[in-house]
Amino acid sequence: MLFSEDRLVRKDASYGSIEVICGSMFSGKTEELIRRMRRAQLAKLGIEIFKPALDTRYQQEAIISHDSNRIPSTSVESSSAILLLSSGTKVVGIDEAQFFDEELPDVCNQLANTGIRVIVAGLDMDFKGRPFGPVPALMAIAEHVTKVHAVCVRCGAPANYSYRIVEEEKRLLLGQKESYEPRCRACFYQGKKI
Ligand SMILES: Nc1ncnc2c1ncn2[C@@H]1O[C@H](COP(=O)(O)OP(=O)(O)O)[C@@H](O)[C@H]1O
Ligand SMILES: Cc1cn([C@H]2C[C@H](O)[C@@H](COP(=O)(O)O)O2)c(=O)[nH]c1=O
Ligand SMILES: [Zn+2]
Repeated sequence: MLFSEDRLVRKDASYGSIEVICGSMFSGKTEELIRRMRRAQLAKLGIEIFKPALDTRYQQEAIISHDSNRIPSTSVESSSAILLLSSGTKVVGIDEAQFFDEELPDVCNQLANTGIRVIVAGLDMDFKGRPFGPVPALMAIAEHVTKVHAVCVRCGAPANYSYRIVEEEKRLLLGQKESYEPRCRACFYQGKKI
């Protein structure tokens, strides 16, 4: 079921809210973020979208989905910059949240407490199936959490893991299909044993 903005009706407009879109790679996080941000634009609300500067996969000034869907964004070095750049904005979008520092939940709370709707997309687990960066903490403080699923490339079941298919142990490894496969639980853990 699609996330519906109808759930966002608020009694106190001086407070905003936090939404988290999480899941594995290829699960549609960026597309869902773009969809929600475009609807906010259509409603003529001021929007800003941020991503971490270290994500150099695509252009610095846009977030781009695996299907080449895109929307302009600003790259920032740290979560504190988001606070500085969000004044006068009604809806703030943040992509690749897993790469931000541990201050991101506090930054999102501060934005939401000044009336901003904050929509955050990111990986909930790394390639080892461990909680990733500030995303689990954001899920805890969010009003709405949407977990999206890719299709397991091995068996076609819903996939919630990002399986790394190249030999690299460090956590940060930017990449797409040449380095990762979305897999279901069974295919992820069977793959790990081989
Ligand atoms: N195995 C897969 N399962 C689901 N979507 C896939 C898969 N492989 C490629 N895709 C494509 O990826 C798109 C989602 O891309 P994107 O929103 O960038 O995902 P995410 O941000 O979660 O990595 C899908 O609409 C689909 O076209
Ligand atoms: C699992 C995992 C992923 N990454 C990197 C790989 C990609 O550059 C991004 C995820 O992008 P997407 O929009 O969700 O497809 O994260 C990583 O560095 N480490 C990992 O464990
Ligand atoms: Zn599978």
